Amino acid sequence: MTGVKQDLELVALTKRYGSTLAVDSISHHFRSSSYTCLLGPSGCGKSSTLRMIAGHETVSEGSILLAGRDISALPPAKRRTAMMFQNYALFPHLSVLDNVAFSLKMKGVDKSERHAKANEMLELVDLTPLAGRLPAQLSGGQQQRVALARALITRPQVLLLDEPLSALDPFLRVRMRSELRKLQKELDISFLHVTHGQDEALALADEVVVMNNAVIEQAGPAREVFNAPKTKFVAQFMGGHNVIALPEGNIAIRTDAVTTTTVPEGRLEARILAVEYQGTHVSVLTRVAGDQEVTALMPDAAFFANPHNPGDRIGLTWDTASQHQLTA
Ligand SMILES: Nc1ncnc2c1ncn2[C@@H]1O[C@H](COP(=O)(O)OP(=O)(O)OP(=O)(O)O)[C@@H](O)[C@H]1O
Repeated sequence: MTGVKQDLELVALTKRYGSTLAVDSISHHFRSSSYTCLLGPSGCGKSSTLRMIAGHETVSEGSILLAGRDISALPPAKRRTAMMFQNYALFPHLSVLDNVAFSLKMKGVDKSERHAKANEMLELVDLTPLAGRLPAQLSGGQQQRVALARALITRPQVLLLDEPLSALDPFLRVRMRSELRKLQKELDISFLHVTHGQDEALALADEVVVMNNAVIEQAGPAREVFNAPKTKFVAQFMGGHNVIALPEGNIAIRTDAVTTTTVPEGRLEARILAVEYQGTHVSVLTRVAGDQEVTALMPDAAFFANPHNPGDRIGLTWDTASQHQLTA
């Protein structure tokens, strides 16, 4: 595996369902051994993209290359990709061990070899003691690990994960996401993870690919996409930003980069609409000229050193070097 570039490349990839254009000619290069999150609102085409890569959906136009080879017409099992589904899709009547070994059985691998490989995978996901159980006898997090082991046993170059954490409670979700990240590093293969949660994407991804309306709106390292959104959609979807229409055009500025002044002498004059205490920070929601809402997220000590109340007229200011001009 090491040494050989296993990059995944999408070239003008398109998916139509009748008259619905679900994926509109997207092109992207996913580096090998990277963790990428495909992020976007419901219906933007994330799952269709993932399913085309996996081979569970036909490609309408364009191609999918893995390590330079066009895999778009190959059956799923021949692509060197594996998919982990949202609902895990485990066979209820098979033990954990047999669930994990299933794809090897389909390939005609003999019992002792497939059980040995399945045991290896169970060890990888810390499930060895539960090998004999049925899926119904496992917790949600354990079922998810079985699904992971079952996908990884095929030794894929790219693991495709469709909303893998959505069925878990919030506590387990945070724990499992660090396990996913650790596993990706250990295995040194690419993970391509679909999510509609920006927190999840920022926590996990080397690269974040933001989709909207069937196209890629912005892609880049997680910090870059968060800190320097290029469009209004990305700024609002990633959160933590104000989008403000100024005479020079629309800009994005992080809410924690905006500070308040007591008299309206800052960059913008504002009236406070609401003050929300959030523990470490205080969120000050204001309205500025043109009926626009702007939030200043201040460290609690800074706010309480000079507190404001709803109705107060204040100024808002920020370092212009922190603002980003938006292109759309
Ligand atoms: N099998 C199908 N037949 C017809 N239209 C479909 C089919 N699957 C998806 N679509 C449509 O294609 C578009 C993209 O769907 P897709 O499932 O790829 O989006 P998504 O971003 O994964 O959404 P979600 O986060 O809700 O899963 C949507 O308009 C959807 O209604």
